Amino acid sequence: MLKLMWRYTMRYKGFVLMNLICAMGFVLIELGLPTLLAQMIDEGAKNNDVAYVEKMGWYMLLVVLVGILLNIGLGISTARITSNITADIRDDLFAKTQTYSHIEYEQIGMASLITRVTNDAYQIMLFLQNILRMGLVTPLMFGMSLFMVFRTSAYLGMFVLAALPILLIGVIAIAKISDPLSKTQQTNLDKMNSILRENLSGLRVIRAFVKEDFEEKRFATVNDAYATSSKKLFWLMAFAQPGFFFLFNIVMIVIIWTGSIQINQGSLEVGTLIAFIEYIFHALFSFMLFATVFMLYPRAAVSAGRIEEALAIESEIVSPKNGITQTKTAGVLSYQNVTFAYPGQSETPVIRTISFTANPGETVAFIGSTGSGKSTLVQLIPRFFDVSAGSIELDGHDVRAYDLPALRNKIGYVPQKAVLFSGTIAENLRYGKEDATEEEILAALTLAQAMEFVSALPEGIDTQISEGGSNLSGGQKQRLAIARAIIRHPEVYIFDDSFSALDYQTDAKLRAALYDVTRQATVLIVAQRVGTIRHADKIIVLNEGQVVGTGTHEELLETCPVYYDIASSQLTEEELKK
Ligand SMILES: Nc1ncnc2c1ncn2[C@@H]1O[C@H](COP(=O)(O)OP(=O)(O)OP(=O)(O)O)[C@@H](O)[C@H]1O
Repeated sequence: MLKLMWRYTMRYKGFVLMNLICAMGFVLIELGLPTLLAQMIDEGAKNNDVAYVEKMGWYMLLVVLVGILLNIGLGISTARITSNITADIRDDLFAKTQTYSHIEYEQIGMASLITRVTNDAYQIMLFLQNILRMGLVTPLMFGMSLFMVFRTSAYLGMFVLAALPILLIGVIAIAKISDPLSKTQQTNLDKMNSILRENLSGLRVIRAFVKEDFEEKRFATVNDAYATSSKKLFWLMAFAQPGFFFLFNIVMIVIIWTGSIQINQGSLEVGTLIAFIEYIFHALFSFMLFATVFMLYPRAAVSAGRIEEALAIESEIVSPKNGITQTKTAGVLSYQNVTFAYPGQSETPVIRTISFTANPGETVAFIGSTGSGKSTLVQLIPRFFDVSAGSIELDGHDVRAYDLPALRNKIGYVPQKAVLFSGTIAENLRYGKEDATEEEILAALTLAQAMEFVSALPEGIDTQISEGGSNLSGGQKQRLAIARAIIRHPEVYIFDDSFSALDYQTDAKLRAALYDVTRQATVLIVAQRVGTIRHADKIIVLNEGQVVGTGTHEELLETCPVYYDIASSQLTEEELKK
């Protein structure tokens, strides 16, 4: 935890120095004041020396003003350091998550990642704020006050010393109790976020199945668990503070009592006792403030641990050093005995020893029952996952040898579930090609059969898309996702069941339009509908992760019973014979 904070804090050495200077100056001033006060009383007021009292009054005013300036400086440097560091941590975490492969996302969980970037970073900010504001001032103040206490009266100082071990034990006990509570609290926050995320994105399904009560109970369970751990933490604080003040007051009573006796006996001056009480107040109060900072430590440590964990994860899928960026051909694809199992499921590969080739200008289609491995198979090309055995070569090189962005830039991927981002339609298309002109955008939309509905929108390509594209229909989203892939003119197109939400007519029109733009490219189409792929140059039939047939539509009808079954369930007798 401290390592993480140190690393980030050291990025702002100038402000740290300012913080140190302000903190030290502030402490000196706070402790100088009681000395001036004591002198004012014992030498001025006692001897009725009004001029001396006045002079000391002006000194004190000056000192107070400098103290205020230093305090402001302390606040400013603290604010600058903490807000900068929190922003840095969030930036670094975000950048790190961008390097994760799907494996790491699944390992940590999306909700937990969100909590780490938001809440955990916030906890660090809270702690740092306290540390920078009080973490240095309080021990300094405590040490120096204690010194002044003993310098003023060693006898009275013994009473303060007696109270300290009790305070120390209390603080350690509180830290020990709050550590597991903080961990539970953060884990419960993760769960709460996860349920909330799932719930909000699945709202329509929840309503359709009248599961609101069920969901409310599910949310209430984790929310209650979170509240319980929070309550316990608050309870702890609720007891800690009055407990401290109780002890504080007892020490004060003992000192005032003993001090009064000493004044009576003439061995102590009134001003000295007042200064002494001020010193004790500073000593004990700074101890309590430091203890408060210390109490925040366990929770911040838990958060720091979670942030460190996320930052330390190295993605399994990384771009090699000096990866390939240039190739002689464009889009020559070859699968060689590819086997793939999802992480942690090595005994049950979902892809088994698959080999095939696809060349530029060719359309290769994949069909098979659900769960037969079609999507997984095509996701291995952009390295969303790496093969478990065998290899995939693109233009004569293993995909793992490519510079990762260069590899992915060769590919136009249209996912099964169209994903759009909040922003305008034009901005979404520029995801595919950053510098795309308006003409290029319009051309891509026309090809993707999206122009009709886009031009009917009041703001055309400048229409705002809501979060997740919720203001568009499934088919409209799919067409925009297709346009986004088309606009970059990739060497390899991957359409992962991307035509499923389109009606037959649009599907046919789209494929006809695509025929022209994809003439030079390699096209891979995953589909459920035979109609979508019957004109493909090569159809690969998958069953339980294995190839059970390869050929054209006509060939497969003759040779592949699995394909025949799929085709006969979708086509009429005449269509089958065509
Ligand atoms: N992230 C994952 N982790 C573990 N197993 C997975 C994951 N994604 C898919 N699978 C499993 O891999 C198998 C193949 O899934 P895949 O999505 O490739 O099939 P598919 O043929 O594309 O199916 P569909 O036509 O329904 O989209 C399935 O048994 C599925 O349960």
